[in-house]
Amino acid sequence: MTDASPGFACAPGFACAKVNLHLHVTGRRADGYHLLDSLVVFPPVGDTLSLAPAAGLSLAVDGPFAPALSGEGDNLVLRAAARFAAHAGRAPEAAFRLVKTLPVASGIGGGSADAAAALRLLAARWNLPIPPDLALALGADVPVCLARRPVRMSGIGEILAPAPDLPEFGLVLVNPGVAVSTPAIFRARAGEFSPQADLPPAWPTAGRMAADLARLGNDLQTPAIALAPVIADVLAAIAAADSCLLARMSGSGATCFGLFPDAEAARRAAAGLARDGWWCWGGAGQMAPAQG
Ligand SMILES: C[C@@](CO)(OP(=O)(O)O)[C@H](O)COP(=O)(O)OP(=O)(O)OC[C@H]1O[C@@H](n2ccc(N)nc2=O)[C@H](O)[C@@H]1O
Ligand SMILES: Nc1ncnc2c1ncn2[C@@H]1O[C@H](COP(=O)(O)OP(=O)(O)O)[C@@H](O)[C@H]1O
Repeated sequence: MTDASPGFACAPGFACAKVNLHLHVTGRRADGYHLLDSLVVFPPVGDTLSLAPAAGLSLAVDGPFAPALSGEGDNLVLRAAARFAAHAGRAPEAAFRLVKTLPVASGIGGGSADAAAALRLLAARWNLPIPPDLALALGADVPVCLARRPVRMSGIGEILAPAPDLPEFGLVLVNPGVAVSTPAIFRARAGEFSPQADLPPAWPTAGRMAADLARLGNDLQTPAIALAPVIADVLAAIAAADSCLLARMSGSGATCFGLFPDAEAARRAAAGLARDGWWCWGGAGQMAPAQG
């Protein structure tokens, strides 16, 4: 699988993967939602959403993970479009086409990224701002997926602060083909809450970044392994890859990531990790900045 080109990666319909480099559960609200602290990055791999004028609202899905969404009557793209149209007082007239490249229910925010892409496409067409509350109501990960740049995320996902300046680094993503339910993983989490992480303003190298991140964790990883033990195999395989600096699960799983010194090392590692039923990708840790 190839990286999205820099120009394409900045297109409003590009719904790139979200990776939680650390994920601390710091508390729980009265409504059951959890307070989080996470450093989130967006590598150049993702779904692509496009939009054509139409009389009604529709969605056609293709791509390698389209079958996983075939029974999905309430796709997040349609939900996002319907809610934005209602908010804007417009008819939801749009024929969406989604190329589903990211595994579904996998801890890298594919559905949230698709919803964010739908909002961006409609905002551009209608020349309207996207209301932050509308984004959050679609899912706790939708605000960060709208941002699509490295950020420090807190609250339940709605508070976005600048990330440390990041060095060049590579990422490998591996999903073992097991869908994991986010609410089930939060319910299975046990133990104390974690503190907010202490992060420096910048990391000079991928090695220093990995060393600091290694002192943090993903509080959902242990409950996810209990529900899907294959995640431990994925983590061991990534950690054993040549020049891997850190292996950890993203979000509520089951996708795990490896941190590498650069994109080339990550690509090599991803090629070596391929197994039947495993989705593997390797490349740059973050998208190239917008050009021009
Ligand atoms: C865990 C994270 C970390 O980035 O990633 P994913 O595993 O989804 O990729 C996100 O917070 C997931 O965001 P998202 O998947 O949009 O969550 P939502 O649809 O809003 O919520 C699904 C369910 O997850 C739980 N939930 C979600 C977010 C949060 N801060 N606290 C929670 O307790 C709640 O049980 C909620 O009913
Ligand atoms: N466009 C979409 N892509 C992925 N999942 C979707 C989509 N629309 C609705 N969903 C639902 O959202 C759930 C969460 O999917 P996803 O965002 O891929 O995972 P995660 O929240 O673990 O990162 C899925 O179980 C699926 O039922």
